[in-house]
Amino acid sequence: VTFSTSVRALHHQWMQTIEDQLHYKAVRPHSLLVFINPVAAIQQAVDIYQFKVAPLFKLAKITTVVIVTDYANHARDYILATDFHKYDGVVCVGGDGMFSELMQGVIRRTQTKAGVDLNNPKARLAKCHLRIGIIPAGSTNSVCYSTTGVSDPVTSALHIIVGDCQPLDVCSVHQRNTLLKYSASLLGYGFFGDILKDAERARWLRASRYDLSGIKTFLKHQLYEGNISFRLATGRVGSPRDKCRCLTGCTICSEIGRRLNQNENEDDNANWNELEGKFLAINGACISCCSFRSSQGLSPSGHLANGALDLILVHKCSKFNFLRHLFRHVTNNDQLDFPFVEVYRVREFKFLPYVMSSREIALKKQKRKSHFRRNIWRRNVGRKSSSWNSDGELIMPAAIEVK
Ligand SMILES: Nc1ncnc2c1ncn2[C@@H]1O[C@H](COP(=O)(O)OP(=O)(O)OP(=O)(O)O)[C@@H](O)[C@H]1O
Repeated sequence: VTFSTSVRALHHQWMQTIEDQLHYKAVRPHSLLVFINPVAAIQQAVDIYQFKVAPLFKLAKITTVVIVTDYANHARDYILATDFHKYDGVVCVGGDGMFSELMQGVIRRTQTKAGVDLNNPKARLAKCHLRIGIIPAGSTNSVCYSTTGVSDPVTSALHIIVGDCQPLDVCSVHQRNTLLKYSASLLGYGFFGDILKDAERARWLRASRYDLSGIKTFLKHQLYEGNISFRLATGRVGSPRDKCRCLTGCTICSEIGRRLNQNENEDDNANWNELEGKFLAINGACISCCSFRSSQGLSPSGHLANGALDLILVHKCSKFNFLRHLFRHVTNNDQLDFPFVEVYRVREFKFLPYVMSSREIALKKQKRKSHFRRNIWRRNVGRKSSSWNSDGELIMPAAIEVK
């Protein structure tokens, strides 16, 4: 909405009213550290910030320190090394990859300060108080779309200015006892992992690289074998088959937030479920993961902050059926309503691919003493593995633990 008037006094009155309202917003930021990714999407992030966002921050009297990144992980390293006393928050101007970079920095910094062992998958993480604002300027902007409902720099700037706050679920991805990444939106193995791997080789194609790689990956119709085990989220976390969409103020997320604040966690003793099979895709969605490509997202009823992840397993099926499943992501039909698609709302999951690297095969050969290990080794030989797509970044190890 744009207000306009030729009456000077009225203009002044509006400005005064807006300034007064902002003044009374106790939690609104006054000082921000802004990171701009100059290579995001079609390399317009600097212009988007300069022409659409900076004038609004100036009007709202927010002081900013702006850093245009020089290399990947520049922002993460900066956050890890900076004193944040003078900032009320950090802002990323870029896409999901850039948001993920800032998030890695903020979470790692908070845990290190709190003395939490990052590499321990069982460690309870300390709550992050530093806020991250997103100005969408990337190719997909799924986190921004899922949280604000649009991908619009001005809308996001206004949310930041008035101090809006939306908690977000994040999962930690470990391999054995090593932290690989934190993920806030999509963790995709198989189809989405392969698309990203292929698209990274053709970054020069900008946003259309995903379409081209999507078609190539679809035509390959590659199946991946493995074993997946997961612990279901119980309690009032909703179901992945609900027909509602989570928005700011969602009652389920508010209730879960209250319980987590009081350290009430009902699921610590829930049983593990296990299944194995041939999968076209294994997707973990922390949020709905919607974007301009798919307004429903991967998991339409996925919550923003219910402490759970929707695990979507796409089993072996014909190319035609897989196409039907994919096509429904861009329509309003239910893409989860197929016999070859299973979906669970989980607290954590583990994946073991039935394939091994040459180093692992050599190690297993040495250790091949028990009957169990011998069987696993036999099954693994010659099988292919994919990579994980974690918020648009590749994770190479296929065997992971997600919490
Ligand atoms: N100066 C830089 N040079 C090269 N890479 C950078 C630079 N700054 C940040 N990056 C990296 O670029 C990657 C992609 O950035 P970003 O997510 O902003 O854009 P995108 O990939 O076009 O959008 P999306 O992730 O929404 O599809 C991020 O992983 C980030 O770490």
